[in-house]
Amino acid sequence: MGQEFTKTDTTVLRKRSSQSECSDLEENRLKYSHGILDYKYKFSHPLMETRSYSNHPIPDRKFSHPIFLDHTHASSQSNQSLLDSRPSSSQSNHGFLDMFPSLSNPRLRLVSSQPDLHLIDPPRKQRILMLGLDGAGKSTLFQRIRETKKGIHTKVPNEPTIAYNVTSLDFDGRPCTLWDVSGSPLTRDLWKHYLSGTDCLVWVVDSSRLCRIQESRDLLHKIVSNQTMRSVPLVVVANKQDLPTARTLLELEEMLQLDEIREQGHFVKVITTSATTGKDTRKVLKKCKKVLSKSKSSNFNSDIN
Ligand SMILES: Nc1nc2c(ncn2[C@@H]2O[C@H](COP(=O)(O)OP(=O)(O)OP(=O)(O)O)[C@@H](O)[C@H]2O)c(=O)[nH]1
Ligand SMILES: [Mg+2]
Repeated sequence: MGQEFTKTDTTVLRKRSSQSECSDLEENRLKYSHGILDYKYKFSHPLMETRSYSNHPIPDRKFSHPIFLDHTHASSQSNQSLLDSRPSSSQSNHGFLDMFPSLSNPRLRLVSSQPDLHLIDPPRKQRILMLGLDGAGKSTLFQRIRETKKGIHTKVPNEPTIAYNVTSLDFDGRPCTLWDVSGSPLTRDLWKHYLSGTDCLVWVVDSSRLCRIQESRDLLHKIVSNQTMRSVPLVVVANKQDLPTARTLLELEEMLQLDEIREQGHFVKVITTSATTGKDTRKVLKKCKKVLSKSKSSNFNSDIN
């Protein structure tokens, strides 16, 4: 017998969500029929989200981040506790099941623990992930790429990204998603959730701020040595070249120790840009295409795990 979740379920969830400062919880529609789960949850998980998301003005400027759900973890805790306390597998759905008692149905749980990620993010879509320190110019670059590819002219937001922006692009006839993720120290622990299924990493660096290069280098090395990112090609964008203190491409190559990354089996390209003036921003996707074609082991067809 089919069963819809009641309004109360949703209300409780919304209430709990707001209590735990998790923002932008959308429609939660869970239903099952004939004993087979047919459910959609539109939490803002990086593998599930398809819309541009960030830079909504948040009145009190408090950090806020969407709930992350995966097949082992469903909870309405605040994002910090999500990071700190992954529940054991026996307790993994505890909070979630409290909110949705109907999910105690064992058949439902069996299916819900194995969501078919291919339905959510089809594997044939290429995925370009843009990361880097806060203020490096990722969102400015993201907007530039977006307006070039889609002809959308929007004002580039001058404020830090709260969570992420994502857009779908036609990448040489192939569908592609471009992700721009907040580089704030508050959200970097969440980067790991965006890595899976990445075909190309774009690392944006503020070339003008020598004092932050080391921090950028350490994080870049940490990301590329993550098992999920094995052999994923890398495009380093040396941004803010319009500023007088900007370092040259060669200097940055050395400072970021890119040779070490190449030795680990990553195909690496570096490009200088100025996202505010738009200089050479068109070349970023071209570089991505180049590294993807040269990289032997692109994740393009690999499963998301
Ligand atoms: N001069 C100059 N300023 C830039 C350039 N690119 C970005 N900026 C400025 O740098 C600031 C930060 O840019 P964002 O694009 O928001 O940086 P971000 O990397 O997205 O930062 P987070 O969202 O916090 O991770 C903004 O004031 C931009 O206008 C550039 O090429 N040259
Ligand atoms: Mg940003």
